[in-house]
Amino acid sequence: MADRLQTVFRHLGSGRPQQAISTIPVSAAAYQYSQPGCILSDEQRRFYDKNGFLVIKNLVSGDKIDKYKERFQKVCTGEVKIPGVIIMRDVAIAKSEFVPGEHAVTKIQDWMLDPVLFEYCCDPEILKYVEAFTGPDIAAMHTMIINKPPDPGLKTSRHPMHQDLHYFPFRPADRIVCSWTAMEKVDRSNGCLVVLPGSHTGELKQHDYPEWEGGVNKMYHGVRDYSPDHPRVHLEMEKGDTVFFHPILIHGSGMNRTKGFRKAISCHYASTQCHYIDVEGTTQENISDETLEIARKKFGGNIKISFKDVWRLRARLVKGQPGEIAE
Ligand SMILES: CCCCCCCCCCCCCCCCCCCC(=O)SCCNC(=O)CCNC(=O)[C@H](O)C(C)(C)COP(=O)(O)OP(=O)(O)OC[C@H]1O[C@@H](n2cnc3c(N)ncnc32)[C@H](O)[C@@H]1OP(=O)(O)O
Ligand SMILES: Nc1ncnc2c1ncn2[C@@H]1O[C@H](COP(=O)(O)OP(=O)(O)OP(=O)(O)O)[C@@H](O)[C@H]1O
Ligand SMILES: O=C(O)CCC(=O)C(=O)O
Ligand SMILES: [Fe+2]
Ligand SMILES: [Mg+2]
Repeated sequence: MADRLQTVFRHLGSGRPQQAISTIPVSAAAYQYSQPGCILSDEQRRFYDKNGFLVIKNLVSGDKIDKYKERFQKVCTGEVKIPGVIIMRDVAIAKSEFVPGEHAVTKIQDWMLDPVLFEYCCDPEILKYVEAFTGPDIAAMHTMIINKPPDPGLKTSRHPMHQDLHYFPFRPADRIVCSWTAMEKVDRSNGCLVVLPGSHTGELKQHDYPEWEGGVNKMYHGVRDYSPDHPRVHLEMEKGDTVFFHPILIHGSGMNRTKGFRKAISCHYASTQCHYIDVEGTTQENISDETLEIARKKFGGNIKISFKDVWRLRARLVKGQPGEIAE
């Protein structure tokens, strides 16, 4: 459809589709991946449709980020305790000596019950962009602060190329989006995000642990086959810059060659009108099994819980009406 319209515009001799769109009543289906009437300009909608991501510069203020950073440090030292939070250490650090505070921590997840950090997920500046992808009824599904450590020399600080949808038992994919905000300058030296533009138009692929000699962090599955010739874009970002990306976009991050801990805060959102799916017999069965194993370790072997339940329990409504995936 989009291609056909582009052809029409070329015939009209405009050469600038956004002008043509404002003067001709083009159907809303011109863009597949964002909502009609949303905050995005035509140029931004076209960019996201084509590439599967969109960077908004300076979206989150330095003050807010400093507040989240301070809170993160208190969670790492144990001064602040959040019910249900997962504090994860880098596999290489976890298997070596004891390291105190945030220097041992590679990420904290599931902090939706912390009022300070959860302000990030409810930030209206972020939600107005999220709504462009999910529509008006929005649930926060997954929360993370990633504290990529200086690489201990084993390349374990890398995050293999993956599609976030691999972890999600809900659909449709086009109504899910990740918001990822740099908490400081991120570039190639400290392991910025790397994306394969346009890969969001493909299928969800088989994921497994990569065969990395130095070890791989728990649940860091990677796409088994992606074309090494596909163009890569390194997303170098300043503090407060935020990237929104599609859950089928193939992305990862390189190793951190600096002495600092590279920090980012993120939330995955979905429309509450999404529905849960059964992943049995699909490529997602491996991550479902692994997740349930962790849940049983946490809550005891006898707990009867499904992959959907794990997600349903963590989902939080942030705007609009509740629905099947978040009440
Ligand atoms: C309401 C129900 C909640 C139920 C819990 C369900 C949680 C899982 C949901 C996950 C969903 C993920 C969704 C992601 C969506 C977006 C896409 C994101 C892509 C990713 O980020 S994938 C990575 C996500 N990773 C995780 O979620 C891992 C979660 N981490 C943990 O569960 C624990 O931190 C871990 C790794 C099990 C360690 O447990 P912990 O108790 O903290 O550590 P111990 O010191 O006791 O060590 C135990 C054992 O584990 C080894 N270990 C430690 N750290 C790591 C590591 N980073 N990687 C690998 N192995 C690790 C440690 O050495 C010990 O091993 P032994 O052999 O010595 O026993
Ligand atoms: N040999 C590899 N096998 C699988 N994935 C890799 C490999 N090397 C890098 N990656 C993944 O590709 C992504 C980006 O890699 P990239 O090459 O940008 O990072 P890097 O090798 O750490 O640093 P550099 O920017 O210097 O190349 C990361 O997700 C990383 O985990
Ligand atoms: O911040 C990073 O290194 C990437 C994190 C990521 O892609 C994820 O956790 O899904
Ligand atoms: Fe990811
Ligand atoms: Mg490289």
